[in-house]
Amino acid sequence: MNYFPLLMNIDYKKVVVVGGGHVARQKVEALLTTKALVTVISPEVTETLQHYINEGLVTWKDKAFEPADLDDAALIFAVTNDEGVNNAVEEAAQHWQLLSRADAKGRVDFINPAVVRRGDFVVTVSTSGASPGLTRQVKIDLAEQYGEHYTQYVAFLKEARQKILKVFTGDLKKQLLAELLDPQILQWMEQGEKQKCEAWLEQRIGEKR
Ligand SMILES: C[C@@]1(CC(=O)O)C2=NC(=C\c3[nH]c(c(CCC(=O)O)c3CC(=O)O)Cc3[nH]c(c(CC(=O)O)c3CCC(=O)O)/C=C3\N/C(=C\2)[C@@H](CCC(=O)O)[C@]3(C)CC(=O)O)/[C@H]1CCC(=O)O
Ligand SMILES: NC(=O)c1ccc[n+]([C@@H]2O[C@H](COP(=O)([O-])OP(=O)(O)OC[C@H]3O[C@@H](n4cnc5c(N)ncnc54)[C@H](O)[C@@H]3O)[C@@H](O)[C@H]2O)c1
Repeated sequence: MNYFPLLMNIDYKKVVVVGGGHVARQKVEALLTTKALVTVISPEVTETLQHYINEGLVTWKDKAFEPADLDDAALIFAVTNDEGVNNAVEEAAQHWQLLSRADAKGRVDFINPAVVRRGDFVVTVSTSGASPGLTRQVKIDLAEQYGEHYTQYVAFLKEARQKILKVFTGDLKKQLLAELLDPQILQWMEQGEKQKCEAWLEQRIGEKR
């Protein structure tokens, strides 16, 4: 299957997770990085999910699944350990609601990639469902390759790019945007020398103005 990769804005959209086990926890944790309105439907939940519920981060309906639980949901995760229940969720999902099944059976509107998140910098990995284990392995490699300093690095690139776009046009703009990706800047960021990056930018902007 050739899935279409995209990054979705799901802030303030209703998301329903049917099931309260370990896979539900994984999906909920991914959702908690957004402002989606998440409801978990399950007669029992893991300790970690209970903690998110207590914190008010997630709504819990302490019950077995019923079709009305899907009302107004934009995204649906069928992640119970019971194929019959996952089938019932699929049956109840309207065609406009996007459905993901953790058992990878039946209707699959989307699957979940592994994610390495460093602020605005996001790397996603998938094997299109072929080998979730390999997906996880590659994610671990990428997390090492793109360390925590990428959060600051990409924040700096964003700010610098905005400054450049305000002041320059045409070839000068192109040239400065390309220079911004000089490996020296990444290295300074990795060494915690943010001031050097900022000084470099001010100097380059001053020279070209
Ligand atoms: C990426 C990640 C994100 C997430 O879960 O949100 C994710 N699986 C992760 C890990 C993982 N999952 C499994 C193992 C054990 C090793 C193994 O079985 O190989 C490990 C590894 C581990 O945990 O170490 C078991 C498993 N997974 C699926 C089935 C059903 C089946 O294939 O039949 C079974 C068998 C269940 C059983 O035995 O009954 C199905 C799916 N899992 C997907 C995503 C989608 C395709 C991803 C892709 O394109 O590769 C898809 C199709 C649907 C979906 O869930 O969206 C997350 C990364 C964790 C991380 O980030 O560290
Ligand atoms: N996609 C993945 O990454 C991945 C990984 C491992 C397993 N799986 C699949 O996901 C399934 C769930 O795995 P798990 O480890 O979370 O299982 P689990 O046993 O920890 O949790 C299952 C949950 O389903 C809930 N449930 C059962 N019947 C229900 C109903 N009628 N209504 C609402 N909730 C109900 C239970 O209360 C429980 O919270 C597995 O059976 C397997 O098919 C997927």
